Formats: sequence, structure tokens, C-alpha cells
Amino acid sequence: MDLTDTIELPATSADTVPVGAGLSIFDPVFLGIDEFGQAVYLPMIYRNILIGGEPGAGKSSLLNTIVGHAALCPDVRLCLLDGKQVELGLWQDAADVFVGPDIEHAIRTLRRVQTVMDNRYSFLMSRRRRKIGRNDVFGQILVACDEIAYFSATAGDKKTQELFAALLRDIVARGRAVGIIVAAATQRPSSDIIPPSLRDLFAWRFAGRCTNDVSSDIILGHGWYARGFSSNTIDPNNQGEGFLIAEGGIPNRVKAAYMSDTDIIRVADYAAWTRRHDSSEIGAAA
Ligand SMILES: Nc1ncnc2c1ncn2[C@@H]1O[C@H](COP(=O)(O)OP(=O)(O)OP(=O)(O)O)[C@@H](O)[C@H]1O
Repeated sequence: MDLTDTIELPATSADTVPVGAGLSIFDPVFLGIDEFGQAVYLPMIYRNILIGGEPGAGKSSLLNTIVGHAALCPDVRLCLLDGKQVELGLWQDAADVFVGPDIEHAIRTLRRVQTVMDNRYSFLMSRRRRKIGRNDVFGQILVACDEIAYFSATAGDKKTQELFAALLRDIVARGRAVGIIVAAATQRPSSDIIPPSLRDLFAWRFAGRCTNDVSSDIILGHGWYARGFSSNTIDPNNQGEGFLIAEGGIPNRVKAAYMSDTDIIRVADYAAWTRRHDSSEIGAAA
């Protein structure tokens, strides 16, 4: 076997019928519409997304849309962290790991993801490859965190908070090539929670309405307010609207798609049903 080959998944046997069309995390995620009414699709593979904005800006709803896409992808495992529990909690049955308001559990979980990440890099090294591909036997992992600040600044003590922040940063920095995607939200876009060195690791950044121009710049990047882009200009009654920026791009005004709780429950139940809760790589690495 050529060492640069990917490991192919076995072909689907002829006597099985796939349930539904089946998405892949290699397919872009439908995010919403832009100001011209055009659909906005976001490629998430090999990328991370940071979502910021004031309370009620629509951050959790956007995160739910991304988790919803991933939940319908048989090639993604879900690792969800939600200090409030109810923001991502509807996906619990479809998730490999669900972390509630428990900083120790959050740290254990990120350490497991870190171990998986290291193992995958060792695998790539042994195959003389740089990144995983669509046909690799191991699936991708979505680490979704609703309210970074809960784990990095509120729960636990300074030591555990710093450990959480360091683990998250490492996963955001190194996870991309091995199929580990981070989608993280914060209602506290301040430089202590999102230092520029962390923000700049996120290929995608979405700033929902922010209470001031400085907060908007903390999500989008320094200088965008001065160039006429501030999410402080968004109408507070227009939840789900925000500026989306890709690395190297300019901010685009986007109205995010919205799933009601009923929609989420339907999709989450379906996703849970289609998933097998067998040996989890995250769990096995512990
Ligand atoms: N894309 C959207 N379209 C229409 N309404 C939306 C959209 N996103 C959010 N909303 C409305 O705004 C409300 C608040 O949204 P959401 O809970 O996502 O905000 P948040 O920024 O996560 O708030 P918090 O920081 O308090 O958790 C939702 O319950 C919903 O009614």
C-alpha cells in the first residue's frame, strides 16, 4: 500500500438502504442569508468559528444551526460544552459527550480531545501526510462550546480556568488538520476572554449585536469599526443578524437561519436515532 493513501471506508452493502440523503461535514453549513437575500454557506471542515455578541443577540441559535448540520453528518461526533445546559442540551442524545456546568468534566473532555488530536497527528506523520481527508476511517469531531467565559472565567478557580483556556486554545490552534472543529460562543467579547491571539486562530468570526464598537472589534478584528463595520449598529430587535468575517476577508452582514426548539427536537431525535452509541474514540482515548 502506498503510504500516502487514505484508509478507505468499506463500501455500503447492496442490501442496505441509506436513511435520508446524509450530510457530511465536508459539505458547507447553511448559515442564513446575506443582505442581498443570497444564501450563505459556510465550509466548516479545517476551520473553526467564533461567535460573539451581547445577551440575546442570537449566538446560541447560530451555534444550534451549526450543531444541527453536524448532528446530521454520520462523519462527525459531537462534543458539546454548555455551562447553561439548555442552550445545547436538546442535542444531548446525539452527542458523544455533553458537558454541563462542571469545569472538571470540561477539562477532562478537552484533554481527551487533545489526546485524539495528538494520536491523529502521529497517524498522519506515519503516513507522511499533512491532513485527514473525507475517506479516512476516523470521523471528524465538532467541539461546540456555548459561553467560553463560563469555563474560562467564572466556574472553578484561576488554575482550572487557565487550564481550560489553554486546552481550548491548543485544540483551536492544532485541531483543524485532523478534523477537529471548534465552534465557540461568548456573550463577553472582552480582551481577557478573547485575546487577539486566540481570536485570530478562528477562521470564521460572527459578531452579533455588541454593546459597543470595541466589543465588535474584539470579535471581528481590530480596526473594522474604524473602517465602518461595527455590530453595535445592528438593531437590538434584529436577533440573529451579525457581521461574518473570514480570515483575510471583509465583514458581511448576515441574518442567521433559525431553528425553533421544535425544529431542534425533531432533528436531534432523528440524529440520535441514526447514530450508534458504540465505542467512542473520545472515550477510548481517556
Ligand atoms: N436567526 C434568528 N432569527 C430570528 N430570531 C432569532 C434568531 N436568533 C435568535 N433569535 C431570537 O432571539 C432569541 C435569543 O437568541 P439566543 O438565545 O440565540 O441569544 P444568545 O445571544 O445566545 O443569548 P444569551 O447570550 O443570553 O445566551 C431567541 O430565543 C429567538 O427568539
